[in-house]
Amino acid sequence: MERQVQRLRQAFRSGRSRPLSFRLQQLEALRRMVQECEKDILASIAADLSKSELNAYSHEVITILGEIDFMLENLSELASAKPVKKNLLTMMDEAYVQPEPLGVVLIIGAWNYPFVLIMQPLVGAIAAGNAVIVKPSELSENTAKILAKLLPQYLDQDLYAVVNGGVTETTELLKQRFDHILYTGNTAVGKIVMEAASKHLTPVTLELGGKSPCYIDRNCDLDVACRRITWGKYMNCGQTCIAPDYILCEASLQDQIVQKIKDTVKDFYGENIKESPDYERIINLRHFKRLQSLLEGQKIAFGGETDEVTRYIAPTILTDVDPNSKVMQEEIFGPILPIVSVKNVDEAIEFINDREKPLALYVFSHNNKLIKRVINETSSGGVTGNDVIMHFTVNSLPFGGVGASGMGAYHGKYSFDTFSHQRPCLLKGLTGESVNKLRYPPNSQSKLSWAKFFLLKRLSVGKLSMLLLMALVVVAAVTVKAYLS
Ligand SMILES: NC(=O)c1ccc[n+]([C@@H]2O[C@H](COP(=O)([O-])OP(=O)(O)OC[C@H]3O[C@@H](n4cnc5c(N)ncnc54)[C@H](O)[C@@H]3O)[C@@H](O)[C@H]2O)c1
Ligand SMILES: CCCCCCCCCCCCCCCCCC=O
Repeated sequence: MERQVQRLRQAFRSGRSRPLSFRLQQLEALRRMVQECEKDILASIAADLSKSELNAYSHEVITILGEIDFMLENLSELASAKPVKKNLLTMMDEAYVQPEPLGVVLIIGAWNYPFVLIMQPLVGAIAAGNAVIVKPSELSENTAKILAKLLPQYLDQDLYAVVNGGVTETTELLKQRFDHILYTGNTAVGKIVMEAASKHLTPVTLELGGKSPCYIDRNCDLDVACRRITWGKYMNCGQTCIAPDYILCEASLQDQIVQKIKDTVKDFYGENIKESPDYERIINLRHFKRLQSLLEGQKIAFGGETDEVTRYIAPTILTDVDPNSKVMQEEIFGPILPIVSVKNVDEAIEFINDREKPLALYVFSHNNKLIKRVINETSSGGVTGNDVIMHFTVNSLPFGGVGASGMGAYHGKYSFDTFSHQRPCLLKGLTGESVNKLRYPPNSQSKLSWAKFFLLKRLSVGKLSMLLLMALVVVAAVTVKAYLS
């Protein structure tokens, strides 16, 4: 492991990853990989998550092609030096922020969107000019294998590497010194990653999870709300970090919501859900059993059927759920949707604020003011109003958590920034010593007054022009006076 990281570091130090032409070429190679090997990639994702290839394409491949195109179109602007405002003392100098690559970065992915969660940060890290090691999840082993096979065929092998394996390999990897780590996965491992990173003072981006609430207001089109919630909750069999975890609503809405979600499930997946190509399975037996245990003692208003052999769990709704029950204590990450009654929006806000900050928050209402109020009075990684999941698809929005749901963000420009250092640069000439004398010892009261004038005076362009005009008038007056005398 140590040698592998050293090899990448050496390649990074050679400077090869820095020129924009090289980064663009690597991103184009990545796009070619996705296009030329589409069949193998889709088959791997499909095998890992019992997913149709059509869904594998729309859940994962579209996002990556979009992200690569974004970077190809915007890289030269993102990587360019950005001039900044100057003060009176540096008026004649050049001041700018120059994004620079961080060095060797580590990307650790999770199994639930095994292609996106490795590839999307990888696009950002390459665009920013880094060397990269990716560590796909061992639980999505087919996608892990295809990434290890394909990435070295298309990318520079000295700068980009894939390490596969489980806890042992990741633990070994985390002993090495990296310049940034982006980890996606559960909070407990997030803490392990952060602790390991702290030994080298390595900055981290932690893309974690949590329970994302979904408040449905009485003043709402329930048909539309329930259709959108059904889509986002049962997609990938509920194994989506930003799936609506539970519904908060007034007790009087509960039965209508159950009926409408039931009807939508039938529309989406047909009478026999097990036969639907659009309904996935639980990743492994451990998660299957965990989810089964969340059903114990609950009022199942819909669904609840399970089949251990195929790890099938039906789309399920739980009603009158006690906030203290087990299903409300941990992220569900499966197709179980609890409904918790609240008296009104005030109680919903209090309920959300009493818990850890979620990764996503959803509010459904015709009343835009109510949606804005919920946003203003709570905190979460991201928000979608009147829909679910969709903020993930807008790559001009940063994607990430806050508090227990994570730190840092990526996607589009934010990926580029995450994997870059914003380097402040000030370039001065070697003239101007008469002004510089003001800061050289010995100090004096009058030097201090001048320093205050140069550094603290807030001069707008208008005021500055006026000052220059006045100076010109004084110079002109002195010149005329000298000429006349
Ligand atoms: N914020 C996001 O973008 C996002 C996306 C997907 C999943 N998630 C969250 O991830 C969680 C599900 O993922 P998971 O954690 O089950 O995925 P996982 O089991 O695939 O683990 C994630 C990564 O951590 C590594 N890992 C596991 N144990 C480790 C250890 N002891 N030391 C070092 N590395 C270790 C794994 O090898 C894997 O690469 C959910 O909470 C979900 O909400 C978040
Ligand atoms: C008009 C047809 C448009 C079809 C677009 C389909 C959009 C599908 C969006 C799927 C998004 C997947 C979310 C992935 C989240 C991954 C992170 C958390 O686990």
